[in-house]
Amino acid sequence: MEIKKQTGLRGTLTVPGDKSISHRAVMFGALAKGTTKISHFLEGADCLSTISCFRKMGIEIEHTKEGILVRGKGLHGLISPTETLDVGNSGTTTRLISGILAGQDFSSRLDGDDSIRTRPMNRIITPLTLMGADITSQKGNGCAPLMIHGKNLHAIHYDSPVASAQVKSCVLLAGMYGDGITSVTEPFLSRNHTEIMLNYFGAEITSENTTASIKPEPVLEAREITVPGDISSAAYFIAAGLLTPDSEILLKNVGINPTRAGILKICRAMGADLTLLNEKHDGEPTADLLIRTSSLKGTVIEGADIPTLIDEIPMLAVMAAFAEGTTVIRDAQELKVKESDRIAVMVDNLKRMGADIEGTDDGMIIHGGKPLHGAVIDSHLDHRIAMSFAVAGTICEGTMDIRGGECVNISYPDFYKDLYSFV
Ligand SMILES: O=C(O)C1=C[C@@H](OP(=O)(O)O)[C@@H](O)[C@H](O)C1
Ligand SMILES: C=C(OP(=O)(O)O)C(=O)O
Repeated sequence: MEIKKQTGLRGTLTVPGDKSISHRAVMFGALAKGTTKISHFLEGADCLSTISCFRKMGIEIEHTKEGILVRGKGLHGLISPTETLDVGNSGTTTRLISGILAGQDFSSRLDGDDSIRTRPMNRIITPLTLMGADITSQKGNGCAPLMIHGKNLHAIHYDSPVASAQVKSCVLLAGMYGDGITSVTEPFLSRNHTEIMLNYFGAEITSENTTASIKPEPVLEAREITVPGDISSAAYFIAAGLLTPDSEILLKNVGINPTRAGILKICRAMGADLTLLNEKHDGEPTADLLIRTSSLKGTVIEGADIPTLIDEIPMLAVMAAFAEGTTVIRDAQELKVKESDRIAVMVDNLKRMGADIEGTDDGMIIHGGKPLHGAVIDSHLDHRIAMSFAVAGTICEGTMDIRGGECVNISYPDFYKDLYSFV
């Protein structure tokens, strides 16, 4: 995929639906009674993996012009799959569905692509086993393929060592099949889409600081869901608008849930001209984002902010390379266990562009403002790496050649079309 420099980005864009929320809408819709309608669903490969898994467990899911219809069968309505559930490239599918499968009265096997087979699953195997689940990594390496034999589960309180919404959600979903109140405490608050949406479907979930608790055996009722625009996808256009001279971009209806919107805070700290318009605070909060060209300066990204922007760090690292001064990213060791090792891959690729960057154990140090040029970039088939360097390619001199650039289909199938949609 070859990317060339652009100037003067002007226009309006509606980014695709939020990936985290789209996954959850299908999963919870499948476990609810009645037909759930999901509009602005993300038709990316990861969310299609979630659909395919639930279809294999007897759930009818229909794509219509108005959105996705999920004909749910209730908490105990799934049927035993006759083949392996293919989770594709999706960590969210793997970890959330495992929580559901642990409490079923059937066995199932989960497997996915080469990347998913390297993602750590002990982080869910440990708490699920404490709940009485029978879940094993078939190769004994703590990764997929996973074999799950459904069991009666016990309620637990789990002190999670990582701030991970996938771990938290896995335990809360298993907790629906438990024998009492299940709760999870995490070191920092991670995205709370599961808590918000399960409550909307009728579950009783309470949240206090970094602890979320769920009552077992909720009766989930079908709902209508409009998925907000994905702030993780908006991130690429926020960066493009800020860094491309003479730009003004309006991004419509983007999710700004505070547990997800850390990029907005960091952009402001970097000196971004970014205005929120038309804010709505009903369920998942949304706003239109108005972005104008800005001169950016370095900042520090750390601590409780990290889970609120974890998937945006590749894009923020590129922004930091274009900004004046030094940016320090720390407490972000989770980047090493995403679709690629996002610390190593960002450092390698930014160096190829001429950036002054060093990797650390838990982040990166970037001395911005060096002249950057196009390069051959290895995406490692990681969608966030491909999109971050595509944006970099629209700003720097020379041609950017992104190897494996088609992997954007994981979370943003029309990404390149949208990137070239501004005149
Ligand atoms: O719950 C979710 O939908 C997600 C949680 C995050 O992962 P972790 O839970 O591993 O931090 C994030 O990186 C991922 O893209 C989606
Ligand atoms: C890490 C990501 O997704 P997942 O964990 O669902 O594969 C991501 O989309 O950046």
